[in-house]
Amino acid sequence: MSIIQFPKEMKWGVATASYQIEGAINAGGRGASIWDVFAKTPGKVKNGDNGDVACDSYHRYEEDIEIMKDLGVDMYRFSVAWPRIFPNGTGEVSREGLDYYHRLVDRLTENGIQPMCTLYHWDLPQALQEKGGWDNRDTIDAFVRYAEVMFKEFGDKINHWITFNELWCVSFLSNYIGVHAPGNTDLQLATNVAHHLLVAHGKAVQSYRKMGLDGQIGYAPNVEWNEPFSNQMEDAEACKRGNGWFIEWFMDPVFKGAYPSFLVEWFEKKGITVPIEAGDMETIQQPIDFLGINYYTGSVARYKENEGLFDLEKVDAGYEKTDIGWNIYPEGFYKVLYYITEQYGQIPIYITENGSCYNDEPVNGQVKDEGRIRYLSQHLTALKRSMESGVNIKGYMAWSLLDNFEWAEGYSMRFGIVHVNYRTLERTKKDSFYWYKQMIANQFFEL
Ligand SMILES: CCOCCOc1ccc(-c2cn(C[C@@H]3NC[C@@H](O)[C@H]3O)nn2)cc1
Repeated sequence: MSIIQFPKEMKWGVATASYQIEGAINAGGRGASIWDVFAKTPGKVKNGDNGDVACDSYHRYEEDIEIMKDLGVDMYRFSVAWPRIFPNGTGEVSREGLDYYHRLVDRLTENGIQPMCTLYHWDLPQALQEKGGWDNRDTIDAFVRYAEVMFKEFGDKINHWITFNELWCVSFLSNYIGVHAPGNTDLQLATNVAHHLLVAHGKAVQSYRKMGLDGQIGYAPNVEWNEPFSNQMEDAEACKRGNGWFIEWFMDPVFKGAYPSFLVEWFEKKGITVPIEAGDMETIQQPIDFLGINYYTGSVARYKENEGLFDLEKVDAGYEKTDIGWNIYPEGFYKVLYYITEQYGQIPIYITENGSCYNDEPVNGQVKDEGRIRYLSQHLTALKRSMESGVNIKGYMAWSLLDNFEWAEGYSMRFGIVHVNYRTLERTKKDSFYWYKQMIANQFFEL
């Protein structure tokens, strides 16, 4: 039996996102988002699910906070729905929208839970999409205006800010692969979006600094890990390209002031260029206080000519999979964190998302989600190992507090440590909730 022990200053939390849990899509004058439109486009979301009700956390946030209080978390990572603050994306600010988040943040603080606020977790105001969305540079200034309103309104209550969640999903998954909103399939457009997100991130950080606020600000890229199938150079180079699409593409500009040349050249061979304008790279490179990292899975992979964007194919290495079909690969968690620290130094890192999909249902009021407990245990073991190797981990936010709207999978895939009955909206704490509660209380667990 071995003990996995964490430092007492480690922050523990849970994460959610506005469109995935709030529901109440018309309450308080909220405007439409691209996910309202996408989810109601036939064929885009499994079973035609949408976020109209979700977990109804807009109305049930006090119950959710009671659950977090019982869990014993230090932090709650949530996101703000931009269309609640600016129903039309720009123009008039909604006081009702701001007041909802004041109620949420005040209740968290009353319960000793620190808010970690994500400004953009994918729910772009539809009004902005109709003007080109993130492909239009005007959206950068609209985002900065939104961020400045939030900083001014909540700068004395919120001390941990995240500009963007999973820039790769917002740009390439949503505008090249096309499975997320708005569902484009154009690599140049996706590359434009990725660049504009980074510029918007840099400008928002500049605004935050100008306001003289004493909190911390960062962003939360998602990463995966491709492990070379062999020690052949071509396999290693192909995996570096695949990993770099998540890591270097979104981190080199922030930490090194330039896009990774090995990928710029790879894209240029495909006729893709980055729409850099004068001053953009200096803007993007604003120093940040922490890096958020979202990690779920990885795989063994190898070179295969003309396979995908990077001549890279995944290899089935026989890893156990979760119910969404993703490999369970805790070694990849360790490797990606070690790699990031090798590349960028010991920047403070919060794990802003890590979790697993298991669709266990309640039986006599209990949800025996042993798979999720195993996933948590394996990944926290890998996290501790990364800390022992010098990775500067400050906190861990489990994805997710609640089962919720899992984007194109709708409600068919459950990531919560708390089960949600989507008919009654009843919450049921799963066995993993009690495991995580014990681990938070002890700051260790037994393997
Ligand atoms: C045919 C190719 O199809 C490719 C599908 O490719 C992906 C990749 C990645 C994801 C993905 C989903 N999540 C979990 C979320 N993170 C943020 C939070 O909102 C969670 O709900 N992370 N990554 C989905 C789909």
